[in-house]
Amino acid sequence: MKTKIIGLTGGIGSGKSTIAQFFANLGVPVYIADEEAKKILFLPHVVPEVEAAFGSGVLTAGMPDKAKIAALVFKDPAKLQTLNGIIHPKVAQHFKDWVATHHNKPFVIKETAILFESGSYKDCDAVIMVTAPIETRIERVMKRDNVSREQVLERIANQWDDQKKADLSNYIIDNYSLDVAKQEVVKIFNFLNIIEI
Ligand SMILES: CC(C)(COP(=O)(O)OP(=O)(O)OC[C@H]1O[C@@H](n2cnc3c(N)ncnc32)[C@H](O)[C@@H]1O)[C@@H](O)C(=O)NCCC(=O)NCCS
Ligand SMILES: Nc1ncnc2c1ncn2[C@@H]1O[C@H](COP(=O)(O)OP(=O)(O)OP(=O)(O)O)[C@@H](O)[C@H]1O
Repeated sequence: MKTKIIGLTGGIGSGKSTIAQFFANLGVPVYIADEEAKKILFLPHVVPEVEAAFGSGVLTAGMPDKAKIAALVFKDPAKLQTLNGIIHPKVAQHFKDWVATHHNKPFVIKETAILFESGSYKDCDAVIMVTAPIETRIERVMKRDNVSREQVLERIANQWDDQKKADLSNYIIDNYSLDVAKQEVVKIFNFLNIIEI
């Protein structure tokens, strides 16, 4: 049987990583695209591409500086598109190779905030979306990352709104109570193990 690819998405601070961890605890292989993207950003052959695109001002001690890059790209959609153009194809190839290493599993999860925005939802067999009220999301991220409201809003401005994502999703997890969300994860896990998509 083909390993199903299940996208797990939701706007910044919705709780995707928290929900992804619940699936991982059930033995599901989880690919965390944010983490892999950042590893790729630091690869020796990628650093010169980043410098050529944005200048040496985004480097600190010769290596990409995430805060400097974030300050530049989330204010400027053209620059974000340039960064996405450097990183996303490499993440896509890396993900493909990773899936091949899990061919014995009924399904794997790809966690990314920008599953729809990047178009990678088209390669998924089903999509789970995590939601939470926008104010809750802003407060969670401000607290988690010690950043300003404006910095969170800049990232939100570069993401689709929840309604647009919900319209294209197969399952929606309302992440307010962690206990309720965990129960939803178990239900979806059981379902994905038995259905043919
Ligand atoms: C700009 C970078 C260096 C900032 O790093 P930082 O550690 O501050 O943020 P991190 O990568 O952990 O992302 C945190 C959240 O920001 C938002 N975000 C990140 N990248 C993007 C993007 N390209 N478009 C919209 N939102 C984004 C997401 O909600 C994400 O979950 C980094 O986000 C990056 O390299 N982004 C481009 C690659 C990418 O798209 N990564 C996301 C999934 S592939
Ligand atoms: N139901 C919840 N109740 C309270 N806090 C929560 C809940 N879910 C997640 N959190 C907390 O909110 C913060 C954001 O959650 P998480 O990191 O899982 O979000 P995310 O969607 O992966 O964010 P990002 O898009 O930035 O990667 C974390 O500090 C997490 O511990």
